[in-house]
Amino acid sequence: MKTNILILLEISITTIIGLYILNSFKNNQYNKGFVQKNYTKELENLNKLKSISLTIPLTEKSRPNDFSEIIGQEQPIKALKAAICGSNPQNVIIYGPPGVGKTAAARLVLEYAKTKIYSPFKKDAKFIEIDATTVRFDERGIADPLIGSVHDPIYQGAGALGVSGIPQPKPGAVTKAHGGILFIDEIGELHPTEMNKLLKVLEDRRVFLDSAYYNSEDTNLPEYIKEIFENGLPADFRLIGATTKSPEEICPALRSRCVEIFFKGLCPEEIEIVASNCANKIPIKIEEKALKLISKYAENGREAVNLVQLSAGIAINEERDGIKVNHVEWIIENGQYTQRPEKKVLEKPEIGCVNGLAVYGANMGIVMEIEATAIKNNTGEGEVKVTGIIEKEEITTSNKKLIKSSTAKCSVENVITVLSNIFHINIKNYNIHVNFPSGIPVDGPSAGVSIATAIYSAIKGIPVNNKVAMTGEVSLNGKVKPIGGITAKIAAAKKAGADIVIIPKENWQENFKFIRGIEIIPVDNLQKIIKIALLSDKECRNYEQDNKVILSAIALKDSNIPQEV
Ligand SMILES: Nc1ncnc2c1ncn2[C@@H]1O[C@H](COP(=O)(O)OP(=O)(O)OP(=O)(O)O)[C@@H](O)[C@H]1O
Repeated sequence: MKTNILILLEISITTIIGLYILNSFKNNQYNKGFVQKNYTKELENLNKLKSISLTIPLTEKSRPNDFSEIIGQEQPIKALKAAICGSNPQNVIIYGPPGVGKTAAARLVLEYAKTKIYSPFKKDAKFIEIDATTVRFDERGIADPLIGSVHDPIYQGAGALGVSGIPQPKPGAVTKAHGGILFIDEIGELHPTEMNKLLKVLEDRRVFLDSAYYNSEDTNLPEYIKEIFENGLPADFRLIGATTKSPEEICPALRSRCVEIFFKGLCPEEIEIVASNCANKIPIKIEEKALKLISKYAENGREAVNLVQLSAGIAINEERDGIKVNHVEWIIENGQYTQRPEKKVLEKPEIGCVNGLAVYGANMGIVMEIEATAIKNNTGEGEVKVTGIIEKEEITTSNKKLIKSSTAKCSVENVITVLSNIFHINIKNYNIHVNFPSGIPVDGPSAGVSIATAIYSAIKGIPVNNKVAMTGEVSLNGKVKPIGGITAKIAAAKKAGADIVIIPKENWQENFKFIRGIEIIPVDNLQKIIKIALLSDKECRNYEQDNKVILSAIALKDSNIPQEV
């Protein structure tokens, strides 16, 4: 009897389990059918969407397809090729103003490298692009498109592996770029923690991912996941970072691992060529006058291309056979474009006025006017006033903020000492006022020679040649010391109409000999600068006649200008 009951119980349990399994199987089949039906519908929708396409956007059509189409950047492109296209490519940071061809050049350089037999980049090497402004630091490490992340089993959608408690590594851009190039636009915006992670990857040439759920003893663990957690994901790529920031604003640890290349701002003539090439690519005719107008308003290549494209849109809508100047005028007016400032050297020689040179932002050179007056103070208690500068400068390094006295103000103080040391001028006999009128951020040290020349000219009453521009730091004993951004400064001086640019001897490069249209004079002491920059006796007399002013100091000039050159 007892045995019968047991058998009956066993049959019942088996039947219940059987029914349960059957039911689950049916449910599963039903779900599968439902999912399949939905999937088919979605796939159909997707294919329908894929079958629709517009014409290629003009921005894409006008994108440079060859280095020769990137205008005005021959030197930095040569440097970029040297860094990337050799047998041992290097990491690179490209500095430059926005829209001047940095991304365009980076996109082309990998393909160029592949044409070299000695290049380690294989034919299928990838160019992976990521914008640092879109890479947010995620402290949970769930989503990191740059470095990669781990999908832990606690998260929804962890799939079959997640159900088994297995963490799943998701490769980031550093792994996708393995064997190729990782291009990070706006690299200066990268979060410091992301930057540190990137530096580690560059060092290891692989990326290690972590998870609290990783258990090397787990028998369910697939071999490839074990391999990733134990030995890391491959991430052997070369980095090209682009930034509109200046080198000082970029993490020093990254800079020390990279070759630094500087793209320059485009001049109006180069903007005209970019606009003309863009019109050819559309293709649409464009009037010469329209090109000239674009070159006056577009600050960079991207703006030139945008202006051509909008003007082309209007011309096409009006069924005209090309872009006319009035199309560009209409865009300029309605787009509220402002004319690009054309900084020129001073119009005529003036006492106490000097064309200094500065760099700002990502290596953009500019002529910076510096003016000084010196009024005799018979009490022997003269004062020095400096205006047009920021009194205090705040420097933000990666983890601290420093506030220091303006370097321009310090430079003026140094110059006062130099003038009394070298020329034995008693500054206390004058009320000196130095002004930086252009509102340009003054890089104090490199303005040293310009400040010294302006004050000397003001005290002696001798005009400064307005066709001379200068840059250089001056030491307390009057030696001229090297400065940064020399090429950009020379370009700015030439663009502004200077005939002569005075630079520190230590900044001299042999290729400066080949720059046409401007004479570059290297000097090592302040006396030489004064001799070159101030008007000669004859020039002073002409100046006196032209300006109908009495230059009281002319008579003194010969004895005051240093003879030793
Ligand atoms: N020097 C140039 N020669 C020819 N075309 C240029 C040049 N500079 C910019 N362009 C045009 O502008 C577009 C945008 O340029 P690109 O993206 O290379 O600039 P970028 O320097 O990387 O700017 P950003 O710093 O804003 O990313 C290019 O696709 C090209 O059509």
